[in-house]
Amino acid sequence: AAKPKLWYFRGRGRMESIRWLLAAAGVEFEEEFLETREQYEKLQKDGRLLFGQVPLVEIDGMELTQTRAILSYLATKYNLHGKDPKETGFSWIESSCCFVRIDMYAEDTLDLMMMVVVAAFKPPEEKEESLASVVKKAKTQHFPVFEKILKDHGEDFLVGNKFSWADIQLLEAILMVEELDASVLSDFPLLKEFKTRTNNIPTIKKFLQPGSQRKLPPDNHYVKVVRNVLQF
Ligand SMILES: CCCCC[C@H]1O[C@@H](O)C[C@@H]1SC[C@H](NC(=O)CC[C@H](N)C(=O)O)C(=O)NCC(=O)O
Repeated sequence: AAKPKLWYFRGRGRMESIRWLLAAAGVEFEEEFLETREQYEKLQKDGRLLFGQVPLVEIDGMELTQTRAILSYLATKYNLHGKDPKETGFSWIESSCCFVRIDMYAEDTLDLMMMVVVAAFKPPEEKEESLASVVKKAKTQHFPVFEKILKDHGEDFLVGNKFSWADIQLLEAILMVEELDASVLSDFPLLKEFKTRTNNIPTIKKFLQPGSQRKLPPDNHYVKVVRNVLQF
């Protein structure tokens, strides 16, 4: 089958969590980078952006947009969306306890990361304030919940003791916030252990090596290109 093809800017933005999920699943993917307004207008003219927006992912003969929908499709396709009812013999509703929790946790880490994505486009002083607020929210609102989840069930992974989309995205969010404040996990021993464990999963370890398709934090060039392409 053809490799999935990702259409986005050469930066993290909303596409980075999709790159993480594919990489963690060991799935090779291609990328088309939007550098000019013409590229974006051609995608629109060719009717490939349902709502006029990217991320766009070409996969299984479909042209998918909407980040969360894409992530959910990929998580299911690559068996990262909880225990398969066929595996467990549970009914759909019994196993829904798992994948809806995966969705909840993934939604939360995506909200946290989107604050960082949007901050890149703010003027310097506002940006600093926003990023400080991200660290504070991570420490007081988001990470304490995940620490408690790990504490309460004492398992290696967030849901059903099976590696899932939620684990991948929690690691991505931890690393992203650590880029802002390296001591952010100092009060979260279980998250520290979780980070070490998941960092060492072979496919993730490979994605964290230099030369992988993981993107760098947003810089002025990235912001300039996005503003130019989207004309905002
Ligand atoms: C102030 C924040 C600006 C962020 C702008 C973009 O840069 C990225 O880092 C984040 C976004 S991504 C680009 C943006 N896409 C979205 O907003 C997608 C939202 C959608 N719900 C999704 O989840 O995929 C875009 O195509 N806009 C064109 C336009 O709506 O007409």
